[in-house]
Amino acid sequence: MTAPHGKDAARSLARAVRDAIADPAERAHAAAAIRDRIAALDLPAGEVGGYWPLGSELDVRPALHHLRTLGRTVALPVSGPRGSALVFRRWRPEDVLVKGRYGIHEPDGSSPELRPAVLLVPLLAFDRRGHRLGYGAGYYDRTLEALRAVHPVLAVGVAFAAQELEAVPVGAHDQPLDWIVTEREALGISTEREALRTSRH
Ligand SMILES: Nc1nc2c(c(=O)[nH]1)N(C=O)[C@@H](CNc1ccc(C(=O)N[C@@H](CCC(=O)O)C(=O)O)cc1)CN2
Ligand SMILES: Nc1ncnc2c1ncn2[C@@H]1O[C@H](COP(=O)(O)OP(=O)(O)OP(=O)(O)O)[C@@H](O)[C@H]1O
Repeated sequence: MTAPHGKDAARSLARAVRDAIADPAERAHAAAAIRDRIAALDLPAGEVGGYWPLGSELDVRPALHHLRTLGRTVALPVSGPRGSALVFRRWRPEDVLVKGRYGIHEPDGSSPELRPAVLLVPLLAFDRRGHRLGYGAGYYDRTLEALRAVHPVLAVGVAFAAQELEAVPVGAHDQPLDWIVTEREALGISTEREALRTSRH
């Protein structure tokens, strides 16, 4: 993809690219690859915040199930009003989810609130410097900022390889990602944003 100017233009292009990945076998293959690549990362101890797939997003549910078999506690985001940070509540496979603010499945209020040390962040687009584009509501930037004010959080962006742009427009509030995981690679983002290291399996 060539990077269009402006975040909104980049968003609509990225959305179209993601929607175009329609083959269920290709999607299932990507979900399994993401599961394996996340399992191979040296994740810090603590709870893992995932997400429940929306529309054409990459499905991280196989990864979440696998993390549970590794003994991890998994949480899902609950969206509050625009302008707020996401709240994470514990998710277990047997839990019944409710539809939240944007029609996204979320744990109900009886599920305990957690503060994840690892966050899987759904990406609309990304570039190799680690910049990301979300839906534009700023939820993940606010959430990472709030969580990181308390303890370190490893942010792992998740996307199809096709969602890569040459350069994603940068915003003042953008919180850095530590890794970007696609079905093709796990891309480590250095804090200095200089040396990039790529692990391919
Ligand atoms: N699966 C998933 N869960 C997630 C996110 C995400 O990106 N993916 N979020 C990441 O932030 C939060 C929800 N954020 C959202 C922010 C804006 C809109 C939004 O503007 N929706 C449009 C309609 C979008 C469409 O369906 O085309 C709207 O409501 O008008 C939706 C979700 C928390 N949970
Ligand atoms: N920590 C923050 N404090 C105040 N405003 C913020 C913060 N983070 C983001 N914003 C604001 O939220 C809006 C959306 O931000 P941005 O365009 O970076 O969204 P995004 O990264 O695409 O979305 P998301 O983080 O939800 O995935 C912008 O107007 C931005 O200024």
